Amino acid sequence: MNNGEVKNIEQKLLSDNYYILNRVKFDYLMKSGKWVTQMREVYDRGDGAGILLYNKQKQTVILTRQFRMPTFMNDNKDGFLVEITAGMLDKDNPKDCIIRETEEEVGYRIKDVKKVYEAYTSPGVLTEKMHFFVAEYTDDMKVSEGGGLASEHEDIDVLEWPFKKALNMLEKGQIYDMRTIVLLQYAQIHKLLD
Ligand SMILES: Nc1nc2c(ncn2[C@@H]2O[C@H](COP(=O)(O)OP(=O)(O)O[C@H]3O[C@H](CO)[C@@H](O)[C@H](O)[C@@H]3O)[C@@H](O)[C@H]2O)c(=O)[nH]1
Ligand SMILES: [Mg+2]
Repeated sequence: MNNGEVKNIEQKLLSDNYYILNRVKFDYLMKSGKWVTQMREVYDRGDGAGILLYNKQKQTVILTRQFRMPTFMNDNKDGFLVEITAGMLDKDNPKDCIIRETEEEVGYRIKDVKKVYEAYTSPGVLTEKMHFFVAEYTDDMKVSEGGGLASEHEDIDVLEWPFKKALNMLEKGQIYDMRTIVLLQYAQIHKLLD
């Protein structure tokens, strides 16, 4: 079977105002053997990296809380979201990116990180691939308050929560960020804090 073949890809730039939105027209070969013309809007804002920091001895994890306009536009009453520490790669490799973001957003200077997954975050519309990490943190790694870059108007609360509290919220369906659900479940499945 040769379904899934793609040809005649045409891109039209719809916006490069901040990131890049293209309309992509292409011919796609269906299972039935019939060629069809399809159209997708594809948003390219680069790839991302995210991390769950945990401390076995204290039985805690570090999370963030920040305002997310797209969620405010869709049902999230105050627009705030509890999330892992995360950022966009810019020109960094994923590991360097997450080490930099960790210091900027939550104020911990970490060295050893473990990559656990690589996954497309919203494959119907975003090109974004996300690199997921976990790392242990200790109090002596804290070098600043964190909070994000003032120059980018980031305004991030740093949360140090008992792992149990995070899991409890997860079980009650009160964690609304997919990346955070993924890493809390990873920590649970792999018994990172046992
Ligand atoms: N002016 C302007 N600035 C923007 C825009 N979009 C983002 N920014 C700036 O770019 C910064 C991005 O900060 P990062 O920490 O690098 O990214 P992030 O938003 O936390 O990204 C993480 O979460 C996303 C999920 O919402 C993920 O998509 C991404 O991969 C990563 O995990 C924002 O704080 C903001 O200053 C925009 O449309 N206009
Ligand atoms: Mg961020």
